[in-house]
Amino acid sequence: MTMIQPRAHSRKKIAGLYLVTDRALCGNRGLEEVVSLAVQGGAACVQLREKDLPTRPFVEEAKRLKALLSPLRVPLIINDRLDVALAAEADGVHIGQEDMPCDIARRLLGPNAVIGLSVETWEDVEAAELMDVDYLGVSPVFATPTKTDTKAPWGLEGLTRIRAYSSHPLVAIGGISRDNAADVILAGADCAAVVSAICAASDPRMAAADIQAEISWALKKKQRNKQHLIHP
Ligand SMILES: Cc1ncc(COP(=O)(O)OP(=O)(O)O)c(N)n1
Ligand SMILES: Cc1ncsc1CCOP(=O)(O)O
Ligand SMILES: [Mg+2]
Repeated sequence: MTMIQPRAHSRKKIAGLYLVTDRALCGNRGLEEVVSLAVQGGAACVQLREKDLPTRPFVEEAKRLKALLSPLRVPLIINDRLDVALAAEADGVHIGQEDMPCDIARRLLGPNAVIGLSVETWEDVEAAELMDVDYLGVSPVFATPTKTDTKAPWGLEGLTRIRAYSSHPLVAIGGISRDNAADVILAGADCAAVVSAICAASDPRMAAADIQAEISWALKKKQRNKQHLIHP
């Protein structure tokens, strides 16, 4: 008889709407207020992405966000910086292809940390198959002015091709708004990561709620389609 082994870790699951911060786009409202409004609107995960902040204020910001998000059971992921993730006791780290290798990140952060990895090429997708990561950041799905140092966008076709091959959960990122959030979920993403459509919105709570509604609708539609395939 085959015994199903319980998972040896208790990592938080990444699904739904994923906010990635951009301090400059938050403007006068400030980053913490935008994060708080986005979570009220339905963001289920937050990544602190700071490209210009020195280490000390980065750690302080991460600790403030951790204090804000922990009671709400919303995971905090730190972009790029393992040291900041450790210092702030964040839930995990998002790693790019030029960042810390995933196996070293796993060794340093431990089995319960969430580790996300960007995939920009098909070779990245294939190599990720053997890695102990919690999701792939499909980067970028659409071209975006928020990050211009990217490789060619995957498009919805690329996302679908990755879904058919990869065993990892997929987080779509790049150019996602309420207008295309359902499309990326239906094309194969489990989760949609959004920067400007929330951070630069005049009403970040409403913007998050609108995108979340699209994601929920598409996830339910996908579930119904799957059930229909099992019980036609
Ligand atoms: C969820 C998610 N996916 C992809 C990225 C991009 O990470 P990376 O390629 O390392 O680029 P930078 O964000 O560091 O500029 C991400 N941050 N989050
Ligand atoms: C961080 C990142 N990684 C790939 S695209 C991107 C930026 C996405 O920003 P936006 O949601 O404003 O298009
Ligand atoms: Mg990076």
